[in-house]
Amino acid sequence: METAYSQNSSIKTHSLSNLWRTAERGGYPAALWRLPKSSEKQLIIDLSGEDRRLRIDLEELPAGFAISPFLNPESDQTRFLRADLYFSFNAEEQLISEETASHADFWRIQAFEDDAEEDAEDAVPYSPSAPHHGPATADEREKFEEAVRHAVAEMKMGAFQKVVLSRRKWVELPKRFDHVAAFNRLCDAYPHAFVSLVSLPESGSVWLGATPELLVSQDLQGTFRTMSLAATQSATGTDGHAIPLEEARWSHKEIEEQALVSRYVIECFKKIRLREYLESGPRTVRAGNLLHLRTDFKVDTQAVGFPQLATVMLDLLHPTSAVCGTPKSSALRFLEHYEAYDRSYYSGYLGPVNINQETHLFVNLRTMQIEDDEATLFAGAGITEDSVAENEWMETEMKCQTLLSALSLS
Ligand SMILES: C=C(O[C@@H]1C=C(C(=O)O)C=C[C@H]1O)C(=O)O
Repeated sequence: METAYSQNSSIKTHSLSNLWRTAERGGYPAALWRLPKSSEKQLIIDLSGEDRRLRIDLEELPAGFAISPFLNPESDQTRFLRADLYFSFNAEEQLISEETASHADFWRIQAFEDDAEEDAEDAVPYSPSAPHHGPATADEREKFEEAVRHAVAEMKMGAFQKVVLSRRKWVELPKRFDHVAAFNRLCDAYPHAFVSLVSLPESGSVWLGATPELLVSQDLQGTFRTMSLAATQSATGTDGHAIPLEEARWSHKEIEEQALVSRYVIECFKKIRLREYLESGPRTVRAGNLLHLRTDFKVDTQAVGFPQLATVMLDLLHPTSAVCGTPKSSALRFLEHYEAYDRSYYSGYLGPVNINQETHLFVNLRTMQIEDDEATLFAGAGITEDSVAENEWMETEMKCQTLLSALSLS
């Protein structure tokens, strides 16, 4: 479904930071994002006051932004932010376009405008004092490595083939950490990532991330895309120089780990008897301080007469073998027992839905949850029977560095 918009000139004068601050202070859910290889920054604000959890049906939903938790077994727990207000900015943060959904409540728009007016006069400068973060305790590291060893032992007995184990890392943020400034720094540091900032007042948290992994997208031409992304190594060699992509070498374990994800994607296509997909890769790609192996999949949904493909594939794909494991049910059981914490939105998916008639949903990786002055970072590593526990821990440390170094928090 398309959302009807009308122009509204009175909100125009506010800056991106001002709009964001008004949304956060006023408790309006909001999402700000920048698509890979684009310079456009897009912002939506939900004025409805409703905490919508639903199943994504791209044919039905109005324009908005979706964020799904990792655990979403019936696919009906996806948090949906409606785009009552939509703003788009260029790289210099000049407003390119600004729209108000026709269903948005007039009085709520007025109230938001009044708040924005007040906030503009009350801007608080960013104070970049040093952050604190303790090193991970030996206990956390031991617990993670122990879980890896259990996984390896179970896989050697044939219980499953792959499981993605994750952990958290806590960082104290500088006082008055400026969320939009941090978002902008991630945009500059990672031009190929999907960078996003999502404010969820109902949980008192803000999610900030720069993910390299697309889950599903459907563009204006009807092209559906997904990818299999797995296997990780540092993008810099021991001499400190960037490794040229064509010189990256991958072990048998890493090639197999990524192949499992590709097979999983192909199995999903098989379930719906779709053979007309184009597959390219695997190839080495850079994601900030890391290299991964990636295979791209593409379908012309118009040519195959399957306009609802993205909706169907979203249900089938999530959670993929890149964030959960193979087979899915055994991996989930293992995670429940050995990971034993709530991943919340980490390794779920997020992105714009039906914005300018396009949908781009990404896997929520290289991400942190901000609550007041504390950030929780999340990182996982794909474990196969050839995994070495210490190396997997180091991999999660490197994944945390993607955000920490770009935000000068390490
Ligand atoms: C699970 C994460 O990343 C995923 C796991 C990877 C791996 O196991 O090598 C690589 C890329 C992602 O698909 C993460 O970043 O937290």
